[in-house]
Amino acid sequence: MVGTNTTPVLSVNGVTKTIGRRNIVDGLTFDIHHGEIVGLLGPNGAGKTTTIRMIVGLIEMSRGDVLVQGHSIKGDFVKAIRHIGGIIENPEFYPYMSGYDNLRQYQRMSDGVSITRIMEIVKLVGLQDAIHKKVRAYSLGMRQRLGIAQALLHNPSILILDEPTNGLDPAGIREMRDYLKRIAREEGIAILVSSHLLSEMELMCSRVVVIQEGKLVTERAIGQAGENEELSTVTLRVNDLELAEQTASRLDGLTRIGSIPDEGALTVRLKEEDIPDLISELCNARVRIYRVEEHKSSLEDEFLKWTGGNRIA
Ligand SMILES: Nc1ncnc2c1ncn2[C@@H]1O[C@H](COP(=O)(O)OP(=O)(O)OP(=O)(O)O)[C@@H](O)[C@H]1O
Repeated sequence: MVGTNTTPVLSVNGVTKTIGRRNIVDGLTFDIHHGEIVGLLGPNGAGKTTTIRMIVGLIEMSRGDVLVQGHSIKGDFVKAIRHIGGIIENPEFYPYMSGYDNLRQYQRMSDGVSITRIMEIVKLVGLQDAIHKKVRAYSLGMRQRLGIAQALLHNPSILILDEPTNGLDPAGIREMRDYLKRIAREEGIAILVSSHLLSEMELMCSRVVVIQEGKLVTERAIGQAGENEELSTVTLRVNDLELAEQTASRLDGLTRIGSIPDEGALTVRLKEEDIPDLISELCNARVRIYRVEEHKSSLEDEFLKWTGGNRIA
């Protein structure tokens, strides 16, 4: 039986950035929960970096708000930012110092981080063998992982990374993916990661939020291979789309992919065994269902459809 949703770690509520007369980011709304890896996916120029910079308070939003563990980034910045670990631009390190000394240097600036915690994180990002080497001898992938270690030092609830695999070779990309999954699993923290590569997001994320021209195009679960196979994509044709959306949004384990108001169509993704629950909840809410269709198209096909044929990767 499907349950109710838990409180999100991050809530992006109607976030908008207007520059000149253009909305670079336009009313963006989505939530992220504990332990989830969520991809912010979109073609170049879609507004990913601008969105992330607003989430971490680097630039002001024109409208909307971001809540981190319930604290507003606008109204209560200090409390909100404490829960975020982020790498937005390339992390800067002292190249002539070891990775360990760089982390110690950073640790002195943040309260309450123990040496044990440093070593725990170093292990988590797989740098235990290189941590006493000078950073100038690190590969780009190792530097990125040192950046992630630094971002994790103050025990954040969410890690936010802007295109963390940029510039990495395929082996580095794979390593980064494995470490991020491990961090989400072992630390139980949420991760928001931006990318323009659908193929990469499919392998790393449990859910993707797709944006184009600053707007949310679709939000959907993709899951890891095994899990993905168990999920069904279903379109329901209903008489009252708003009521159907509200009812569906109360169900856990279900992702709304999109709606077409003119056709009264709501597309969701959920486990096959939960489809009867969804239908009975809709009936209880007095939504009339005309048709239930299952989709057989590939993820790539669906993205192309939702982004109007604009290829993401
Ligand atoms: N300060 C600014 N002034 C004017 N336009 C801007 C500014 N910052 C961003 N933009 C424009 O806003 C749009 C979104 O930019 P953004 O960098 O957020 O996109 P992105 O999805 O991160 O793209 P990429 O993957 O190429 O980095 C782009 O068209 C960009 O040119």
